[in-house]
Amino acid sequence: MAESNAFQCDEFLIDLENVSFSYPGQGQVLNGLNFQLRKGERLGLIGPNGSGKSTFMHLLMGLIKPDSGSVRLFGQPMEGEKDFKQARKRLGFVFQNADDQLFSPTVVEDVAFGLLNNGKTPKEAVALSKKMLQALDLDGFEDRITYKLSGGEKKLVSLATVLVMEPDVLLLDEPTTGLDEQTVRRIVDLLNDLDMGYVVVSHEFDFLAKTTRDIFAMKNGQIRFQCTSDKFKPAG
Ligand SMILES: Nc1ncnc2c1ncn2[C@@H]1O[C@H](COP(=O)(O)OP(=O)(O)OP(=O)(O)O)[C@@H](O)[C@H]1O
Repeated sequence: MAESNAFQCDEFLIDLENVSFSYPGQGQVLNGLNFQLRKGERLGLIGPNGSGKSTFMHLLMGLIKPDSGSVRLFGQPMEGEKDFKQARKRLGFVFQNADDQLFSPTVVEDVAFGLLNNGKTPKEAVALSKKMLQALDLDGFEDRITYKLSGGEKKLVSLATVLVMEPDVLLLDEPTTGLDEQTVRRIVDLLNDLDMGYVVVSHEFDFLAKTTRDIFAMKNGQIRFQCTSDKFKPAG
C-alpha cells in the first residue's frame, strides 16, 4: 500500500482517497480514509469491534456508497452502480457471515451458481465446482444440503463459491471465525498458494501474519500501517 497521493495511479487495483462514511443517524464510521492495493499485494486489516472494517469491505463492493471521497477499482472511478457491477466481476468477496453468501439448496449448486451466471455450461460448471471442492478437502460435499452444514463447513463452501470464479482480488472478512485449528491451517496454506492479491480482515493477528505481508489497523475511521510480517511465506 502506498501513502495517499495527489494523482491517480493505474497500478492500483484498489485506490480509496479521503473516503468518509456514516450510517444514517449515526456518527462517522470512516473518516478521511486512504487505502491502496497493488497487483499481487496481500494486506491484512485488524481493528477493534465496531471500528469499521466490514463497512470498509462493503464500500469496496459498492454495497454502500461513501458520503465523500473517491473509490477507484482496477483503475476506474466508481461513480455509480454500473461501475461497481463491472468491478464486482473481478472482486471475490467472502462475507463475514457465510449465511449471507450461501443460498442454494445444495453445495454444488451454490459453488456452480456464479459460473452458470457467467455462461459456463452446466457440465463445465459442475466439473469446475467439484475440482474446487476437492482443493478445499470437501470431496463428497457436492450434494450436501447447504443450510445443514456446520459453521466451519459453510465458511469453506463460501470460500469455494468465490475462488471458483478466479477473481483478480479477494476480499475476506473474518475468514477464520468459528474454525478449528486444522481448518485455519488449511486456509493459511490455501491463501499462500494463491497467485492473486487480497485484503483480509481478521481479529487473529497470527493468521494475518501468516497470510499477509503488511498489516494495517483500522482506527478512528482511518487505515494506518502497523507492521510487516516476518511469518509470511507465500508458496509462489
Ligand atoms: N447497517 C448498519 N446500520 C447502522 N449502523 C451500522 C450498520 N452496520 C454497521 N453499523 C455500525 O457501524 C460501526 C462499524 O461497524 P462494522 O461492522 O463496520 O465494524 P467492524 O470493525 O467490522 O466490527 P467487528 O470487528 O465487530 O466485525 C459499528 O458501530 C456498527 O454498529
